[in-house]
Amino acid sequence: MQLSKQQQDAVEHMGTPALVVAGAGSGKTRTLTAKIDYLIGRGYDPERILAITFTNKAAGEMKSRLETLTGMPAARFPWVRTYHSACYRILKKHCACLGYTLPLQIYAGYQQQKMIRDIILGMNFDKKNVPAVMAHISSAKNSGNPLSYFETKARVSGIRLADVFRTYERLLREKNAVDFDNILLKARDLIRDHEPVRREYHDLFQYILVDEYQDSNNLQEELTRLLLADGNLFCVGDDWQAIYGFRGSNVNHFLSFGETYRDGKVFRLEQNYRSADEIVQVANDLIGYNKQKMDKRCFSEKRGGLIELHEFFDETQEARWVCRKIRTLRGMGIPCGKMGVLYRTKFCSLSFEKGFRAANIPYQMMGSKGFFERKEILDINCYLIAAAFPKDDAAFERILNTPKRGIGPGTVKKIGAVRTGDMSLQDAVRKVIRERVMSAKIHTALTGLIGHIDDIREMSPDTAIHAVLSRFDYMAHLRQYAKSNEDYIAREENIKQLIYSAAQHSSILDYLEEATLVNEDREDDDGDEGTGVRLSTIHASKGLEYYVVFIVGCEENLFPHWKSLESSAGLQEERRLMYVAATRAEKHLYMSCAQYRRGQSNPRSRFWDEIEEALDL
Ligand SMILES: Nc1ncnc2c1ncn2[C@@H]1O[C@H](COP(=O)(O)OP(=O)(O)OP(=O)(O)O)[C@@H](O)[C@H]1O
Repeated sequence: MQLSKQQQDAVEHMGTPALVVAGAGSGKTRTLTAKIDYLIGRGYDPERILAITFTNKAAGEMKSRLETLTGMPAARFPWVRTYHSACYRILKKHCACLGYTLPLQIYAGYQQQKMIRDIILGMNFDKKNVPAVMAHISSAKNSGNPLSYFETKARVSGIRLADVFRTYERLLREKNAVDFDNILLKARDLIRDHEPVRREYHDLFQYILVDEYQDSNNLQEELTRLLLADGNLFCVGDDWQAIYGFRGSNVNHFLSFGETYRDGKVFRLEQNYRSADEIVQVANDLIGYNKQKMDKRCFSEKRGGLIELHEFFDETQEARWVCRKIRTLRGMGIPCGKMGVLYRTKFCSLSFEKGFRAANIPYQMMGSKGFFERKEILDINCYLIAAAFPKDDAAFERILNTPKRGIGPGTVKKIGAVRTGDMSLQDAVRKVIRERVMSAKIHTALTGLIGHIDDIREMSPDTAIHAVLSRFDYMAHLRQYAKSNEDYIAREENIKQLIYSAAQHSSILDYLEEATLVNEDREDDDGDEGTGVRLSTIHASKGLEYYVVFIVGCEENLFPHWKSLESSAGLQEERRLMYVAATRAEKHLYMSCAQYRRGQSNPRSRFWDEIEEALDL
């Protein structure tokens, strides 16, 4: 496939920073990989090119495209990574500068949540505040300056955020651990405050490329600038598709690229290779209602797009109609896997799941619980974490009585009581074993557990997992836990997959590092090989395409979401979300709304009216 003239111009531009303002379906990933190939052709070293992707999955896909394009193995592109993965690599190498030692542990959501919960309970507040406090601490870190963030947002339900933050940071430090946000924050401190480190990366990176640039947050933008030694910067993105403002992304970096990089050049990719022009024009008109945006005139040479709007009494009728339409489309030879049902919030999926089951339509849910957050995977990984990181209390507490070995909350409390200073729970268990202060039954259970943990420490990760399964009779525990035989089989499949991916690593530390970083791909799907209709939130559908798209639940308060109605920025982000949804469609776009959903009545979405206007209905 030839690059278009616009793509080629962007690829061949050298000497100053470049921003590629790319419309939906305009081939931005293609352009980015072509740029790397072009650089290599001009003598740049692939091992010295930093290419930032938005997810780990996207990094993997980019590497395999590069393999095809350049004929070089993926291992020659060690710096095609997410910000988190690149920064963790830098942080590990220089962790002594910040007072950390190796191995430096990453605390994922599970451990973080447990720590914050304990802190909040310790301050005598309700644990229902944990999610809100966690979200604020995360936003504070991603702003680049947590303390000034807490000056504007000081409390949640009476809890002083700065107090939780300080205790949490102290505990992380004691555990020699960082959470996801700290990976960026500490890497920023390191590169900003340690001149020799900064120089090392200025010398190393010959070129920096950033994909999905519209979704960078302040900290990521600062990191890019700190790592950049000269004008060799190539950013690609679409401000019309910026949909992560709610978690700290700041589209203004994209919009003010020309001011930040005075000698920067902006390229536009306006041809959409995915959707029919009828859909592209409607989407253009819709985004025209947003004030804050770069100008683009997107178009397509494909014709024959179909756009329809349908209103129903309630969500059941809406789902029935979608089922009937899907049947008709299947009858026309369009496979289910090429159809997507997209919605603003997760709860909307329920009526469709029910409808699809009743109508025998195969479907797949996307953006469901991440692989590494599933019970069986977390259980097994916590054994490996306990072996590799004895200070991790959250992981150790989880496995103390999973599978059940008679160690209830009372015993855990007793064990906790022998702790002194910053002694970990695992060390406390070792202490009670040495001092023989527990009943014979518990003493034996604890001795067995610690013995096995010590054994697996030096094993390869897949051997360690096999050991956990057999020594603790884990599958019997899982059989009891599973809700049905199908549920058990699905979990068993997950464990097989886990063993397979663990076998790709030689040490438990390497394996855990990848598992934790991959866990970051929160919105990612895990079913793109299947054949069913995709049921997905719009966020999780980003970057994907379907021949037929149904955007359901187009009602005020739901889409745009009521939480976003307070500010113009929030509303504009909702409109961009509608733009993302519409531009997933190649040929058919159906929008629907229900007068009553969950028994509540809401008027039609304002986006509906805007699209109706564009269609001149
Ligand atoms: N020069 C080209 N000629 C023909 N087809 C192209 C060209 N460039 C890209 N395409 C095709 O256009 C489609 C969209 O490309 P891609 O997925 O890279 O777009 P994108 O810009 O990342 O889209 P979005 O942002 O909407 O997710 C792909 O099927 C790709 O193969």
